[in-house]
Amino acid sequence: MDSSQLQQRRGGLVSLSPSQTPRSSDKAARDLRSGETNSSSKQDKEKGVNVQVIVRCRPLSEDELRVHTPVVVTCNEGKREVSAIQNIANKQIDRTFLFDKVFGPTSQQKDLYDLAVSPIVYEVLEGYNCTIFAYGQTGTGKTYTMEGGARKKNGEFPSDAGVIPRAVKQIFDILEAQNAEYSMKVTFLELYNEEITDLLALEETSKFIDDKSKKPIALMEDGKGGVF
Ligand SMILES: Nc1ncnc2c1ncn2[C@@H]1O[C@H](COP(=O)(O)OP(=O)(O)OP(=O)(O)O)[C@@H](O)[C@H]1O
Repeated sequence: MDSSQLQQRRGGLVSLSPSQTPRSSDKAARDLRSGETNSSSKQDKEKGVNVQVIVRCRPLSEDELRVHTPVVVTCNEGKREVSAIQNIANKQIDRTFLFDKVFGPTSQQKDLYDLAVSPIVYEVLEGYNCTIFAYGQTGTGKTYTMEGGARKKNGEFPSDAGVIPRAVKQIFDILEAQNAEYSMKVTFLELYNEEITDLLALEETSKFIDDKSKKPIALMEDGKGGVF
């Protein structure tokens, strides 16, 4: 398969804390699915767009429980809906948002991975280009979802390992099972304040404690305005 045959497939994870209300400034923004049932996604399909938006809502933390933080977001995983309660001028307004998949506060790392990420990793191994990224307000669970809560203990894979270690494991497991000859290239970049830094650059590893010593990588623009 040559590169012109490769399709771009992308996925995005939105993290929500249960006390945070998703914003919808207009009616169109309320249906955020790329499923077949809405007309805008039909148009997207015709245009070859293939983006899934998945929401994960984290449970309240112990601190939030202690101070009785009100829960204003509820998830309906079966219907793939997130409902938000907003109080505007003493009026309670409930809004429901539709997504490709919804993972509620009791969802486990493995469930999210198996249902939302594993199929995409299979597509990568079939030659597709895929991207998974998490976005959301600070403290909503992006790091927990992507990296996970614990390191590998006694060689065992921790149950709260996130998307990244699980994806790496899945890729190696499949390649090993196929006895395939393969090479893997990994980059780990930090984009912060419009500066991009190679976090795996060998000469910098001993100096990570001091942010100022990190060497930024040059950002280039190609003839078509693409950044690389
Ligand atoms: N699904 C979850 N189950 C249990 N705890 C969670 C879950 N998601 C997040 N947490 C906990 O909530 C806290 C905040 O999560 P996290 O650090 O992942 O947020 P973040 O979105 O990466 O924040 P920031 O943008 O500030 O880096 C952490 O203590 C994390 O362990």
